Amino acid sequence: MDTKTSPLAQLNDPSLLKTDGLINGQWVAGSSRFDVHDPATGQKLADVANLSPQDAEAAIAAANAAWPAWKTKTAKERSIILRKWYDLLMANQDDLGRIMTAEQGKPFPEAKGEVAYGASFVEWFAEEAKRINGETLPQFDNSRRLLVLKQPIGVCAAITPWNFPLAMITRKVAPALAAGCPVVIKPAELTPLTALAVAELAQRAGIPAGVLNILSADAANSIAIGKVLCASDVVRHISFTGSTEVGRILMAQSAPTVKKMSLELGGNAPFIVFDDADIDSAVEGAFASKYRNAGQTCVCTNRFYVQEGVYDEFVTKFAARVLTAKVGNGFEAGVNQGPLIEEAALVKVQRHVDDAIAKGGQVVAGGKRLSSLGSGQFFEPTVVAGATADMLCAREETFGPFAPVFSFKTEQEAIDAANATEFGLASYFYSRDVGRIFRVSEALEYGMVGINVGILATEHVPFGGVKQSGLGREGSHYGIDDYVEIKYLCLGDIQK
Ligand SMILES: NC(=O)C1=CN([C@@H]2O[C@H](COP(=O)(O)OP(=O)(O)OC[C@H]3O[C@@H](n4cnc5c(N)ncnc54)[C@H](OP(=O)(O)O)[C@@H]3O)[C@@H](O)[C@H]2O)C=CC1
Ligand SMILES: O=C(O)CCCC(=O)O
Repeated sequence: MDTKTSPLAQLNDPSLLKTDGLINGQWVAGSSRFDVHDPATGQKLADVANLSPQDAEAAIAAANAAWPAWKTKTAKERSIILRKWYDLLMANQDDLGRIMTAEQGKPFPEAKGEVAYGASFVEWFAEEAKRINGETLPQFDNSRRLLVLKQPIGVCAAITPWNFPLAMITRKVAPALAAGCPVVIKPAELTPLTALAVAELAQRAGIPAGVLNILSADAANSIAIGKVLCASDVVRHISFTGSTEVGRILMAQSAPTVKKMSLELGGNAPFIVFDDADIDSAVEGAFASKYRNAGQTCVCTNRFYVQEGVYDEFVTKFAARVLTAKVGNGFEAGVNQGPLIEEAALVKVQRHVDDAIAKGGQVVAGGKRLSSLGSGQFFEPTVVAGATADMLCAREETFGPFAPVFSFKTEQEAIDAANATEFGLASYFYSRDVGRIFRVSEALEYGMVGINVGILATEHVPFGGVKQSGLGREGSHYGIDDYVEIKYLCLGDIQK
């Protein structure tokens, strides 16, 4: 790291910059290292421990050894530790945000927002730890009593993506810890520094050695570590956020050990604007939903469907709104769109835009790479009108700042187009008609529906998808379900 120019030179607490993995409470340097870069400048930020499959075995063993003591703490004891972790995350919001912007690229205010969002899962599950209630059931014979216990599932693994380097960890790890499970985390190669700083704060909060382990690794070692986590009989649950393709691999690899899985995979979110919508509100919602994190969010809108009667008005107002966006280094004041995570992401966005243009789409904003901003991976916020179903963007997740706008005539046509995908994570629509609101909400084959809003996630709602967008729900009181096993007790002879 160049200590003069690196954004990480300005941390209030430089000891949060951890570059080794964490196994059994010890920082582990690994036998090789990999570099982490700033996507806004290309500058090297740090070299990080490239942990191996053998390290993964050690982390699993450490977690398993730490499990008995962790699960026998009272719920309140675990809750107090989690609450302390939450307080430390919030007390270090600036530094965590700075590390995140440096390695991930999202604007600094948005990064600090993610710190608060990520910390909110720790706060929420610190409370939920105390509400993992069992049940008594009516007996079928008066000499018996029937009970249901909820017990921690065991060692859990969390494999997390680069787009939310903090929140995707806490959304998985906090319910696991609350339920009494130890965890092994495998963060993304591109954003390990945020994850390691979060682990350092977990240590400071008093999470015992072995209860939270973190395996930083490059892409090749990540694949090898993934195989170890899936093959292990000790690991009883894997939670993954990332591409559908990798989700399928992890599921297949986990079949021999019949693991429980929580999968939060790709989306292809539709955003429908009906004739009766408040168009100004729809434009704001569309902007927030599409360009948050430069479009690199699984719940970001991928396809806009606008009814004929308001199509021209929506496109004109939306393009004007998009042209107000300021693109640049996330540390620069006023910037609301940072760089894309890597060159391959730019190539994918350009491929989708070029394909749309070749098939008759009209560019009304943006359309190309922003090379005026130096070596960073910046793409203009883009809107293309006249989108059609044969375009790549109709079926593939772009994961970037490109908004194709399709038109439709009838409500049924919009519903059919929205559902014509193997994905089913988030969907959005704008309407002021109460009957339509219920009809369309019920007809959309999605795990989440935003009505007259463009952003819908928070810690106490169930986040997750249907179809090939995944399994399970994260956050909310449902979010703990995957981390407990249900045990039925049938107690007889009670009359004796
Ligand atoms: N649902 C979502 O939120 C996300 C969706 N995506 C989608 O996926 C596309 C590709 O992004 P990408 O980052 O490559 O997503 P991946 O699904 O490849 O990566 C997500 C996580 O899984 C790890 N991983 C990758 N392959 C394996 C494997 N075989 N075994 C175990 N772990 C593995 C990655 O490690 P490493 O980083 O070290 O390779 C990372 O930690 C994006 O363009 C987007 O469309 C991406 C991120 C999040
Ligand atoms: O892209 C993702 O998988 C993270 C979801 C962000 C959110 O919780 O809104």
